[in-house]
Amino acid sequence: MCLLLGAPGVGKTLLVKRLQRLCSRDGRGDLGDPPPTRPTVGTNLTDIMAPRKITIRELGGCMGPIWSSYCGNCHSLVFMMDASNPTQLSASCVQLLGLLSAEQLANTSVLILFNKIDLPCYMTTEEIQSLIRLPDIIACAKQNITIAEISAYKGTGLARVLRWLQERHRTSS
Ligand SMILES: Nc1nc2c(ncn2[C@@H]2O[C@H](COP(=O)(O)OP(=O)(O)OP(=O)(O)O)[C@@H](O)[C@H]2O)c(=O)[nH]1
Ligand SMILES: [Mg+2]
Repeated sequence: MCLLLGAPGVGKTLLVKRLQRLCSRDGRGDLGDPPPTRPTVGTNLTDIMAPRKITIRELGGCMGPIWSSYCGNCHSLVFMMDASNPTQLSASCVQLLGLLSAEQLANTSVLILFNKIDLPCYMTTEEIQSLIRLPDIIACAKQNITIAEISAYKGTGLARVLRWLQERHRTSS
């Protein structure tokens, strides 16, 4: 099980839909237009066949206060931030710190995604890293942390996300 978390509207549901599409097209054709999404109330469970089954559990951003009750039994954690929304970043950073210090997630591999890099006002990874002092966070964390910039909308970086998931879920779904 991969847990997918992030503030409301960062693009979690779109990412899952895009990964599903990426896995179902046999490496041919394009992703097509981005499908519509609605705010997730509660939790969304989606299986992607990559080709091994990987179950992704998205928790709606509005469920932030109770995310921790879903942290058990997950093999990997994908934490998304919206690189085009600087005002949301500090709150996201606090949430991330809470997750990294959760005992249940001590041995979980973590992928931090900066999404929406297709928008003209997006912040680069370097800018975000220095704003939230990510190198210090990574140095203090027990987890193995990977960072990537993506656009769930355009499809940029999604192949890398899929590879990360495949590597983490070689032996578990
Ligand atoms: N421009 C742009 N828009 C995006 C991107 N990813 C998601 N969006 C848009 O952002 C909005 C919110 O996306 P969702 O996937 O529903 O966000 P979410 O994180 O699942 O939100 P909650 O379920 O409320 O927590 C939608 O209008 C998406 O089309 C992206 O990479 N670029
Ligand atoms: Mg959602």
